[in-house]
Amino acid sequence: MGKTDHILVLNAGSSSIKFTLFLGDEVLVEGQISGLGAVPNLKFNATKSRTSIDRPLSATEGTNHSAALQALLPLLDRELAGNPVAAVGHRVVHGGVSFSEPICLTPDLFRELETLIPLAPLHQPHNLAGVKAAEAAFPNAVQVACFDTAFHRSHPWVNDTFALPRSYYDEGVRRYGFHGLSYEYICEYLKAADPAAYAGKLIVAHLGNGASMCAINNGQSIGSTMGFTALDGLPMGTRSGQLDPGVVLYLMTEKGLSASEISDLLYKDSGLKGLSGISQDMRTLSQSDDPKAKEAIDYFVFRIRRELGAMAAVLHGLDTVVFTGGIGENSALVRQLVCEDQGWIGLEIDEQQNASNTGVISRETSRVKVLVIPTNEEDMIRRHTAALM
Ligand SMILES: Nc1ncnc2c1ncn2[C@@H]1O[C@H](COP(=O)(O)OP(=O)(O)O)[C@@H](O)[C@H]1O
Ligand SMILES: CC(=O)OP(=O)(O)O
Ligand SMILES: [Mg+2]
Repeated sequence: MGKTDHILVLNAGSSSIKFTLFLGDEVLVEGQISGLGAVPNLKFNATKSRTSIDRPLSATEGTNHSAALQALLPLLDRELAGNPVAAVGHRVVHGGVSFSEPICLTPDLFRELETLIPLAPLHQPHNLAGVKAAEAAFPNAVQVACFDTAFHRSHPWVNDTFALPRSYYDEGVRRYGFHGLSYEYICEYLKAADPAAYAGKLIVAHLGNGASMCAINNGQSIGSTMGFTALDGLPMGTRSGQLDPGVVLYLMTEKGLSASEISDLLYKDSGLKGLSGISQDMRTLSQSDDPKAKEAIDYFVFRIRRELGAMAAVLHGLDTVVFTGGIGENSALVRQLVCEDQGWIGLEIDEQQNASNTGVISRETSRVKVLVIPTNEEDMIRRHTAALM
């Protein structure tokens, strides 16, 4: 893959599609379709043609992920100006037991990934719909799948298993962990910018609409808060996070909820949205005077602080903490609440630096360095895609 090849990257989430068109490693177009299922909107920025679009999608354009991609494709075509797309790199959230590295997709591999849809219902169907749409639009391009689970495949067995009879582990009921492309990007970034932090004991908090944390030792994932599915661990915009499995049994046997009702409850109506009854969006909650909004933020912060201590324990120490993702990068309030009174672990943040949302936010006297680093899953996908070509 050379500097004159175009690579399109698609990162389809539960309610969004982030996209970047690269020429080699140069960004030609970047943007996102957000609010799918609610108030769909398109942001599209092309560097060379200086096209900048920020508009709501019509009801038809925003019906679902495939329709939204159809609205995007003519805009991309215009920027391509007749040049072919050599490859399309996709974020595919679940790679299951089989996939620990990026792959060039074939019909057989695609079918294997379809079997994982029940394990990532908010993501996998949209990831795979993106592949289908890209195949139709760019039939000569190689389609590459990059997995959110891959970065964690080397984590130790004690973090890979549940305490269920062994046969379940053998058939793939394991703790996979997600947001791996984001964690990998942060590690690669630190390797170049701060080699000591890369080589040390690191906790990364990826706090977005989906949220997880990862304990990393010398660039290797040791443990993630997410497990078999992207429901586990921290509470999220609409997902419950860690839950006593007895609650699920109670919902089934005593409340008579069906599997799909429980799935909707845990994936779509819980987390910040369920606790606050107001919104899944951290911006809205931070600006609200409603005590329920404050309680939802308190619960989010409490769980992050709990995991921070647990991860420092399994790492046998802590050198660096990184905040990333939409909330991690932009919410000084959440970072402040997570980091206050953490002197016992050697972590002190600087309030002014924290308010700037960039770089080192710990005090000079802090033994643990705390950083805000914007993640870039799209660039990680581009690098994997280019390497495979
Ligand atoms: N300035 C901000 N202050 C607080 N939260 C923010 C800010 N900007 C974005 N966020 C939050 O980031 C979250 C979305 O993060 P993002 O990483 O883009 O999500 P996704 O998981 O969809 O990729 C939302 O909860 C949003 O409210
Ligand atoms: C895996 C996951 O939760 O992804 P996202 O944060 O994009 O929803
Ligand atoms: Mg995300």
